Amino acid sequence: MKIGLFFGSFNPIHIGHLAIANYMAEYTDMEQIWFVVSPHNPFKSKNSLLADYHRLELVNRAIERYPNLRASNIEFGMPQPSFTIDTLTYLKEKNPSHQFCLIIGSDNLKNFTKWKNHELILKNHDLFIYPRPNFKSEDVTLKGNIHTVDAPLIEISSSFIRKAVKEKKEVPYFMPEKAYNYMKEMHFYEKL
Ligand SMILES: Nc1ncnc2c1ncn2[C@@H]1O[C@H](COP(=O)(O)OP(=O)(O)OP(=O)(O)O)[C@@H](O)[C@H]1O
Ligand SMILES: O=C(O)c1ccc[n+]([C@@H]2O[C@H](COP(=O)([O-])O)[C@@H](O)[C@H]2O)c1
Repeated sequence: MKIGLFFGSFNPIHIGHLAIANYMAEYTDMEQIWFVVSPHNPFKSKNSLLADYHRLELVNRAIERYPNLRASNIEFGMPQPSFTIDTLTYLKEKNPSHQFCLIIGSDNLKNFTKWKNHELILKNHDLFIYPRPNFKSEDVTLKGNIHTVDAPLIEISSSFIRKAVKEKKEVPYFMPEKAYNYMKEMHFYEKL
């Protein structure tokens, strides 16, 4: 089976993430999209990062309605920070019959050549890039099977949601309803 791996901090998951996964599932030949919740992006500080299992729970609640979307906690038991090549190698070992592609937003392109063993990632996996406002894909020249999708831009980020919550704003339409309700119920991000 062809599976799109959507790695991320998901701190918290927002409707932009869902729209990207939805687009990839409908407009490419990926049969499933797996949200891989990363305990710790090597390039980000852990400040304001909610516990792994809370972020995973938010993802699980967000994708409940969609059968071709899955959440993965595979990186929880792996060394941190979370290097994508190590997870890809492990996933391939565990699922030899699946073909794994990588999905990223175009903001991640800028530093992609600094990712651990990025050439190996590109040698073994197709890379699908979802455009993000203010992050052009054209300037980057990577070698491999790179697919820049021509999809609607979405100007939403997890930082926006964290900031809104801290400022006591109500932003229910920026997250899937069940994930938003859980975030509010648990008082996530109010003091982070
Ligand atoms: N609005 C968006 N458009 C395109 N790609 C996005 C968008 N939001 C997130 N992504 C992509 O989704 C993946 C996971 O992103 P992440 O969980 O860090 O969300 P974020 O909104 O970028 O978070 P933060 O604001 O905390 O940096 C990354 O590959 C990122 O590039
Ligand atoms: O492997 C690397 O060197 C590497 C460097 C930077 C980011 N990543 C991964 O990229 C994913 C996207 O991160 P984020 O925080 O933008 O959601 C997340 O799974 C990180 O672990 C991976």
